[in-house]
Amino acid sequence: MKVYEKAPAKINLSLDVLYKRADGYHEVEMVMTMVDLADRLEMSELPRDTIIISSQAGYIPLDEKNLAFQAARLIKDRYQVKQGVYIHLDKKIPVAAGLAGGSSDAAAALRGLNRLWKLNIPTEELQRLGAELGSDVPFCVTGGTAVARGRGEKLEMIDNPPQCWVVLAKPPINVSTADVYGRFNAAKGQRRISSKDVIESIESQDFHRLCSSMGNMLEDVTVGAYPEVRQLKESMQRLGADGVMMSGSGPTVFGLVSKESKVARVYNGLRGFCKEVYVVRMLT
Ligand SMILES: C[C@@](CO)(OP(=O)(O)O)[C@H](O)COP(=O)(O)OP(=O)(O)OC[C@H]1O[C@@H](n2ccc(N)nc2=O)[C@H](O)[C@@H]1O
Ligand SMILES: Nc1ncnc2c1ncn2[C@@H]1O[C@H](COP(=O)(O)OP(=O)(O)O)[C@@H](O)[C@H]1O
Repeated sequence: MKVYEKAPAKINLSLDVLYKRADGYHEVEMVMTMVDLADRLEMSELPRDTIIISSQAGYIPLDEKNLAFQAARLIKDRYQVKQGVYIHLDKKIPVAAGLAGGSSDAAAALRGLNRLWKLNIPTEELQRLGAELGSDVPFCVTGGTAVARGRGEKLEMIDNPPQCWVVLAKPPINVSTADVYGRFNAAKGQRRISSKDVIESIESQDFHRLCSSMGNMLEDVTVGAYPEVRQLKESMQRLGADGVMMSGSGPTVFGLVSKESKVARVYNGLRGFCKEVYVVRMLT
């Protein structure tokens, strides 16, 4: 038997870092949603007690460092599953980009293996398992739009944002999330981000208020280390995107655009100097 799952990318519409906790993680408040750029997972039963990962992408680990492998091992251990699984990852989401590609693959593996092995694990339990794999995995289990608190695992589902185009541009650098949080200095008194404004703008489906209230406290850290992220932001703004921000720890920059007529201009303008540009929709 085989099962298939889609693993969409996420973007952060707000990312407020409140403080560094005693366990080394940062307490956050962020609004997250999914876009229709997705990896695809094909999971097939293996009679042997083994986990095999393959992918067309040459640049991700295929061993126990792969988050889909870790998801399979966790579920096998916790539910004493003796069968094995072969997971093929068709990667479309750029890696180490701030788009949660690995986390979404792990979440898709949890959902898919729950079906493949007929385990009937409730969604909340899949999310608890996901939290053992990474802070963004619980959100990726359900997707939708959510306010994430704690280190990212405490989720409150909210309405989807007003529909619009999303232009994603990833500069050719890889950013480590641990490194960005490590450089973040909560005491430095950065501009505070109001997730409340973002949440209210979504509740009232006010696209322009959403664009003006977005903010990401990790942006200054990544921009400080990689000036090309600022250049990309400025270019997107100049080309007419309505709201522009870095996603997560970066380096991907996204622009929200309400009018179809403007999307081509933003896309073509960016393609002149940035190889990885995608035009997607928010998942509703
Ligand atoms: C910044 C965000 C925003 O959505 O996304 P990405 O840029 O990774 O996509 C997340 O907070 C990333 O979540 P995730 O990528 O799952 O992080 P994890 O694997 O749990 O943690 C990687 C490292 O980041 C740091 N970390 C992560 C989350 C958090 N709330 N505080 C932290 O300090 C820790 O040093 C941890 O060792
Ligand atoms: N299935 C996977 N897809 C992508 N990256 C993975 C995967 N499993 C493990 N990784 C590793 O996780 C790290 C973060 O990747 P990713 O989740 O794409 O980034 P981000 O957390 O910035 O959104 C990378 O260094 C990559 O090698």
